[in-house]
Amino acid sequence: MTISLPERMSQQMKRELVVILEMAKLMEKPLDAPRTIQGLLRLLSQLYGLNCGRVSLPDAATSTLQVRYSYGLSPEDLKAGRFNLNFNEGVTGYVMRTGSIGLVPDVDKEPLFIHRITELSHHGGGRMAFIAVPILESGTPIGVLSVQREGLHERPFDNDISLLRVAAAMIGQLLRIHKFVVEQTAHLVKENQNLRHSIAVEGMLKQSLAHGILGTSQSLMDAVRSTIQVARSDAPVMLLGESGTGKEKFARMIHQQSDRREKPFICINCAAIPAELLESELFGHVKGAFTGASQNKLGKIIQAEGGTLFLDEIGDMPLALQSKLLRVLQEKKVDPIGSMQSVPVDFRVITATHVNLQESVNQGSFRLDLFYRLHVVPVHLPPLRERQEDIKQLALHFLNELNHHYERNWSLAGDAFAVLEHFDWPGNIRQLQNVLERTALTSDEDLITGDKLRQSLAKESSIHIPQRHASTTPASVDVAVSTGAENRAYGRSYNWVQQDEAETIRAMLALTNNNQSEAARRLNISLRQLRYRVDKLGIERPRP
Ligand SMILES: Nc1ncnc2c1ncn2[C@@H]1O[C@H](COP(=O)(O)OP(=O)(O)OP(=O)(O)O)[C@@H](O)[C@H]1O
Repeated sequence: MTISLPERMSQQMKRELVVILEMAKLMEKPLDAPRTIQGLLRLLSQLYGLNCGRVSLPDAATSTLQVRYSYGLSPEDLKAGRFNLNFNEGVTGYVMRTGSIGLVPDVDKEPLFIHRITELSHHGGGRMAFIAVPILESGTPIGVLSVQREGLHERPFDNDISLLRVAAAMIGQLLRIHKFVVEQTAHLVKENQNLRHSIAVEGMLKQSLAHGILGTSQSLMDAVRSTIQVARSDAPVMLLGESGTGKEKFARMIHQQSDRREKPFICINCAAIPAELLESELFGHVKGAFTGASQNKLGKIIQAEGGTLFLDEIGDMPLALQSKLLRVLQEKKVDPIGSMQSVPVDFRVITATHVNLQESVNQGSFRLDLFYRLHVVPVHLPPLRERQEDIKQLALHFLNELNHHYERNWSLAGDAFAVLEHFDWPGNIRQLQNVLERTALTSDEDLITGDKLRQSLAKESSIHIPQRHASTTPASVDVAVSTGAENRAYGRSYNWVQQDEAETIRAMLALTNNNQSEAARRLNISLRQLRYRVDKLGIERPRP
C-alpha cells in the first residue's frame, strides 16, 4: 500500500513520517520481537542516519546494562561485552537510572561518554553525537534505546529525539509482547512436561497394574520405572527387598515386559532347596551321575532357554555353585552333572535377595565377580512400612479377593485402615494378606473393625522375621507344615512347603534311591516327619 503525503509537509517531516510508517509496518509481526526490534534499528539507520542503534536491557544477575539488540555494531564488540555497562556508568546508565533523555552532541568532549574509543572507530574521525532515550513501562525505564549520528548534520537533535521516542515506545511494546510470549511458552513447556510426566506415570501404573502390582507411592513407582526401563534389555536385574515386598511379582513383570515373554519364566528359590539338591536342580544331571539319578534331569537353567531365570534368595547359594553359575553366565554353556557335553544356553537372569549382598561379599560368603555380574541393575523394592499410602488400596484389594474366594461380604470399618497403616509389617504384603485373611475368618461379623485388627496384630508383633533362613533346619520345616496358613506371614518356610517341598522331597528320594531314612537325614527331618509330608503332599509312596 502506498500512502501519498500532503504537499505542504516539509521534506524533514515527510522523512520522519516515512520512517514511522515503515516501523509501523514492521510492528505487524510483533511475535518475533528480536527480529522486529532489529528491523526498527535498521530503518533508523538506513532511512534516518541514526546509526549503531542498540537496545540495552538490565541484567539483574550481573547488575549491568547489556546490549541485547543492535544494528551496525561489530559482533566482536558485542561478544566482548564492550557496550555493557554498570547501572551507574556512562550516558546509557544515566538514562536508565533517571528516565531522562541523554544527548551528547560531541562524544569527544563529554567525559560521561565512556566508550569513546570504540565509538570513534564508527565515526571515522568526524564529530559524532550520541542520543539515548529511555524505554518506559508505566513511566519507569525498563531499558535504553541509543544511537549515534554525525554531530555536524543540520537536522536539529529534537527531531531525532521525537523519532527515537516513538521507536522506544514501539520497542517497549515489543519487549512486553516478547516477555509475555517467553513466559507463556515456558508455562506451556512446563505444563507439557507435567502432562508427559503424568501420562508416563499413568502408563507405568497401567503396566504395573496389569501385572497385579498395586500401589501408587513414589517409592513403588521408582521401582516400577527402573524395572520397566530395563525390561526390554537383557541386563541382569537384582531385586533388593525384604521378604514379601513383591520381588517375584516384579521379576515376572520384567519377563512379561521383555521380548522373552513367549519363552519360559523359570523361578528357583535358592534358600528353599537344600544345598545338595540345588546343583542338580539348577544345572540338571544325566542318568547315573550319582546314586539315585535314575534318569536324565533337565536343570532349571536349561528349562529357562530363551526366557528368564529368576534366582530368588541368591545370597543363599553355596560358594561352589556360585562359581559354577558364574561360568554359565560367562560362557553361556551349562554342564549337567555327570555329562561330558556342555549345553549352550541363552537366558536372562534376574536375581533377588533380602540380605545385603555387599556385606556377604565382604564376609567372603558371596563371590565378588558374580556379584558384579548380577548387580547390573539393582532395584530396591520398598517395604510396606515405607509406603503407608498404598496400604488402603492393597487391603481393599485383598479383602475383595477373600470375598470372592469365600463367597462372603467382609468390609473394613473406617478405623481399620488407620490400624493397618500404623503397623510395621515386617512380613510386608504377604503378611498383610495373611492378617486380613485370618482376621476375616475369625471375625463374627462382616464388618472388620479396628479393634478386631488390633487383636490380630498383637499376636503378629511377638513374631520376628529371622535374618537368615535355614531351610533345612527341622524347626523351619516343622513350622511350615504343622501351622500352614498361620505361618504364611513368615516368609520362605511357608513358600517352601507350598511351592517347592513336594519337588524337593521327590528329588531327595530320587537322589537317595528311595531310601526314606537317608532322605530324611539329608533333609534334616525325622523319618516320621518325612512320611507325614509324603502323605500330606500326595507324593507317590516310594517302593522300598
Ligand atoms: N505391589 C503389589 N501389589 C499386590 N500384591 C503384591 C504386590 N507385591 C507383592 N504382592 C503379593 O504379595 C505376596 C508376596 O509377593 P512376592 O512373593 O512377589 O514377594 P517376595 O519379595 O518375592 O517374597 P519372598 O522374598 O518372601 O519370596 C504375593 O502374594 C504377591 O502377589
